Parts: sequence; structure tokens; C-alpha cells
Amino acid sequence: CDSCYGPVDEVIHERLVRRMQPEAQAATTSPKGPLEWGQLNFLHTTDTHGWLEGHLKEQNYGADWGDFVSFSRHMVQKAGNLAVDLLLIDTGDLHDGAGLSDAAPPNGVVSNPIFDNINYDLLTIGNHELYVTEIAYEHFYNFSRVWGDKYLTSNVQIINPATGNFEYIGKQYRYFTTDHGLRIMAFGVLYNFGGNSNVSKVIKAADMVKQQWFIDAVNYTEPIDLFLVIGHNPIRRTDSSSTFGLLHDTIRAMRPTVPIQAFGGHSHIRDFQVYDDMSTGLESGRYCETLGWLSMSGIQSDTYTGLMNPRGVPNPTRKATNTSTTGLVYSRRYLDWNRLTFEYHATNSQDSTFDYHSGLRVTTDITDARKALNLSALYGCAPATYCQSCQPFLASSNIFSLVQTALGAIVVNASRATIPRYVIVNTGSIRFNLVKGPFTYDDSFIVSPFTDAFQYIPNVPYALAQNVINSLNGATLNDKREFPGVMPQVKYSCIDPTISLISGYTGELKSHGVTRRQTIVTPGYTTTDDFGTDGDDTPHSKIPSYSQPNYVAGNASFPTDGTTPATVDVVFLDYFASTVVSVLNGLGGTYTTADVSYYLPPSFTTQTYLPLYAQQYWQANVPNCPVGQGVGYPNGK
Ligand SMILES: Nc1ccn([C@@H]2O[C@H](COP(=O)(O)O)[C@@H](O)[C@H]2O)c(=O)n1
Ligand SMILES: [Zn+2]
Ligand SMILES: [Zn+2]
Repeated sequence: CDSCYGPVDEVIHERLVRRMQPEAQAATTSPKGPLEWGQLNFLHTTDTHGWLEGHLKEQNYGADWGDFVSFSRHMVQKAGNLAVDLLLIDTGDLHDGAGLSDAAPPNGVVSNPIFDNINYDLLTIGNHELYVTEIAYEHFYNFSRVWGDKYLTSNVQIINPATGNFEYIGKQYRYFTTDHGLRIMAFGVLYNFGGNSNVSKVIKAADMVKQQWFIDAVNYTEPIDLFLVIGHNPIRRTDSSSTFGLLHDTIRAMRPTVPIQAFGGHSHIRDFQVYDDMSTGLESGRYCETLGWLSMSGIQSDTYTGLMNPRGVPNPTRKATNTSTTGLVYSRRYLDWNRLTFEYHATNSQDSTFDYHSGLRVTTDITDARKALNLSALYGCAPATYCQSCQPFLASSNIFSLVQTALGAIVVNASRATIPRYVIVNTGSIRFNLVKGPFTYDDSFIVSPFTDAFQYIPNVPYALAQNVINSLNGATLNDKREFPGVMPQVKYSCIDPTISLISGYTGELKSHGVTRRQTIVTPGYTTTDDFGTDGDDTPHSKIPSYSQPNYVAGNASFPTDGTTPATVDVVFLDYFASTVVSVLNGLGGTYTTADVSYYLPPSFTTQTYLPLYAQQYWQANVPNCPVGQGVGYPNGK
């Protein structure tokens, strides 16, 4: 990045400093109490989107993948000591969201080997693994080989270039026995995604459940104590994208007495759904903000050798439904992704050591990779924090007001610079808040990671063009993903809008010889699910969340004398070009996709315009860039 202002090595330094300073940890919010351990326990990640370095600007989610490595090993050991089973599950979307995964193509080539340091028992594929052909093949050739039988893609195939035939990227199902003898049949089912590149095939769940292999697996020749249905697939059955309802109903009809446990993702929320007396589903958020915990007891099995209610720890107590007589009981918890949480749940006494060498090595790997990728190179200094949903659409601190300005200022074809233009992007292309302070190469991926290019239809009559944005916001995206209603909500962000150091916690923690007690409840997730409002491991106060429309438009070069132009250029992303054509025709136009061409070279993408804007408009205040003191990086670094 030749034109960047300069490196911010302090970011790397900060992580090491943070690791060493107990008082820095004291500023994080602590869990409310120990986890309930059952006969079978799960740790669940989903939609990590490359955030393996953790949230450098939010201590509340400040743990990195190395910390998670240490935590998961403690938990596996604890499960062994308690004589119960613990399974680790991931439900996909590994890229598109942070520099670590996206700065070196194909996305994931650097981050996947870091991700692979967790001993997952089951994994499944996300839609972000399938948009781009090279990334899909990276998963076919590399990721699926690393994980073997554990990588489940029950309804996702890819053309094997060696044979020219469609083959499953991973396995269709996994039948396995846990350490303590539970016999499990697992599937991994992607929602009915239609935006994949043409080398892969997503089989609709309704078709998959009719396939003979699936029917045979459900009626397996060996005994099944539990079905595990994991999927990059919202667990709430009323979510229009979810196919878990269908999967549940199908399996339940064939096997009326076997418990079904689901783990989902894709909608980026914390959620827990009860399907029936012996079936529930957990979804565990996004971006390494949340680690999902689920425990259950009461699974009937001839071969189980562990304990039903492990001693010395709380046990799950809640039936799926009030009327359940199955004997099955559950607990679920959404853990904030920070070291305080991990240490709290992993270590019991003040002389326990949290970090494993393997965890520290992964942290070092992340630091090295960040350096090699130059992720802390600086584009400019953001004068304010712009959030995705904590402000009304186009309010001054709403990120789409910044996007609107940047689109108008930066997205310009020099040969048409004087022609009035609307420049439209989908609000879903913005993935995270943009935080006051240093705006780095890494932040550019965090905020706008996709590589969607700018196309246009020239000289559209103004009478049509002026209505495109409103019509789009009443339309649905053409990536075949359905959005509800006219003003759907952008994936909400649970970031503290002030990005202050998150301080305060409600309990007392002894760890590393330091006792910490605070009483202030800090902003964060406040989840309501089918078990109520007590799922968040660390109680928080609510962060405001406003609905945002699906599209936002910038404009430029309009007459300044109050007159309206006869025609304008309508500029938009290739990602939804066909939707724009349909909308224009709905307004009375007669366009086809042949009228669409590139407004700028395809190498100018949604990754490009914000860095350029920052370089042009946010460099003057770089010498005094406010870091620390409630904004930017913690600890004043
Ligand atoms: N090229 C792309 C691909 C995706 N998007 C946006 O991301 C959404 C899907 O993300 P999930 O993490 O929920 O799977 C999709 O609906 C688009 O909003 C994009 O803008 N460009
Ligand atoms: Zn996702
Ligand atoms: Zn997804």
C-alpha cells in the first residue's frame, strides 16, 4: 500500500500490552456465573468472517483465536474431568469481514490455517465460501481435506475438474460415537443459497430430504442416540431463509423418539429455538463476538459411560417445553468473546494458568500474519464514529451518511465527471461500524470487504432515475436472499456506539492473582430467545438499533442552480445489476442487461472507495489522531 500514511505498529504492541496488564482486563465486563454442564455440551462458533485477531477496538470482544485455542483446550480437559462429552462446532462464513482473511487472495488462504487450530468435531460450509470460484475450490482442495469426515456439506457440491462431475465438497453425514459413548448422526445443511458461482450446486433442503442417502442415514443401520443438524442456516424456523423447520419436521416424522439438536448461523444473531419436547437449536452471533454454549442431559443411550449430571458444577435444568416428559433438560449461554470470559469459565483457582503454548503460538501467528499483510497501515484518521444501526438512517453519525458522501465524492469516471449521477450500493455491503481514530487497511475490509464493481446505465431520463432508489428499497435483492418488507433491518450491530473502553462487571473474578469487582452494566447484547432473556453470559444494557433500508445512493454533478437535468447516469454494483434493470423497467423503462457496462474498471470495487475517501479527506488530522480516551484503540496506544 504505497500511498498509506504510515504503519500503526502500536496496534500489534497493544495486543501484547493488553495481555500483560491485569488492570486492562479489569476494564472488561465479567460473566454472571458458572456454566451449567450436562451430559453433552457444545461450544459453537459461526460467521467468524476472518475476525480471528479479535476486536482490536472493543475489549469486550477482544480475545483472539489464540485465546480461544487455550480456552477450548481448558474446556475439553474440564469435560474429561467431569466425565461428560464436549463437542466443538462451526457453522461457516469464514471470510469476507477482516483483513486477516481478505487481504491475501483467495480469501482464507492465510486465515484458514489459523482457524484450523481449534479441534472442531463438526463443521459446515457458509455462503461466503461459495460466491467466488477460487474460494470454493480452496475449500474443496484444502479446507475439506484438513477436516475430512468432520466437514459436512450435505447439500453442497462442486465440479471436480479432474472428472467434470459434481462431488460433495465435504461429507454428506457423519455417524460417530463420542468419548463417553453417545451415538450421533450429524448433517450439515446450507440454507437455500442461490448466489453461488457456477462451479458449485446448492441442493434445496426440500429436495435433499427426499434423496435416498438422506433417508437411509436417518434410518441408519446402527443405533442413533441424537441427531445433530448443523447448518449455515438461521435456526428460527420463521426466518424465511431458514430450512431448519423442514429438516426438523422431516427427521421427526421418521424418528419420533430421537432428540434433535440444531446449530445454525447466517443471520448473525444470538438465538435459541425450541422445535419440540426434544429438539432445540442454537445460533451464536457473528464476528468472534459470541461463543455459543449449549448443554443437555437426559439423552437415553445404552452405550453412554459418562455422568448425566456432573458433580461440582451447575447442571442444566430446563425442559424444552413446560409439558415435556422426555427427561431431557437444557441450558444455553451466549459468551462474550474476551479473555475475562474465557478465563472465568476455564480456570477455577487463582493460580491456574490460562494460556497454553499452543494458544500463545496462534496469537503469535496472527501477529506475524498481520505484519506480513501490513494490516495496520493507515489510510487516515476518522473524525467520528459512524455506526450501522445505532443511529437513524442518514443521521450524521450513521455510516450510510458517510457512504453517501464518499460515493458522490470518489466514484467518478473522469470522462463522465460532469454528467449528473446517482451512485447506488446495497447497505449490506457495509459490514461493520467505522470507528473514530485510525482507519487502517484492516478497517477497510472490516467495514466494506466485498469486491463488487461499479456498473452503470448512461443517460437515463431523470424522471425514471430519481425514483430508482425508492423503488429498490421496496424491492428484494437479486442474490435470491429474501429480505422482509420495505424497510428491513440491516444485520444489527451490538457494538457500543461510543466505542468506549467497556468497563464494569457485575461479579467478582479471581484470576492471575487479581480480584476485580465493578457494578456497572455496560452496553452490548441483550438477547431474547425461546428460553427468555437470561441467555447472555454477561448482562448488558441495550444498544439502540434503527431499521435501515436495503440501498443507499450518493449523487454528484447535479446542477447547482436548482434546475433538474434531462438525463443522468445511474451507477450501481454488479452485485445487483439485474435488480436495477428490473426496477427501471418497472418505472417505465425498456432496458436490458445489454445496456449495462462498467462505469469504472472492475478492479475499482466496494473495497476501494472508502480508503480513497480516507486518503483524501482524513489525512490532515492524522498527527493528532485520537486513540484511547474512549475512542480508537484501548490503553491509549
Ligand atoms: N458480493 C457480495 C456478497 C454478499 N454481500 C452482502 O452480504 C450478505 C450475506 O452475508 P452473510 O454473512 O449474511 O452471509 C448479502 O445479503 C449482501 O448483503 C454483498 O454485498 N456483496
Ligand atoms: Zn455471515
Ligand atoms: Zn452467511
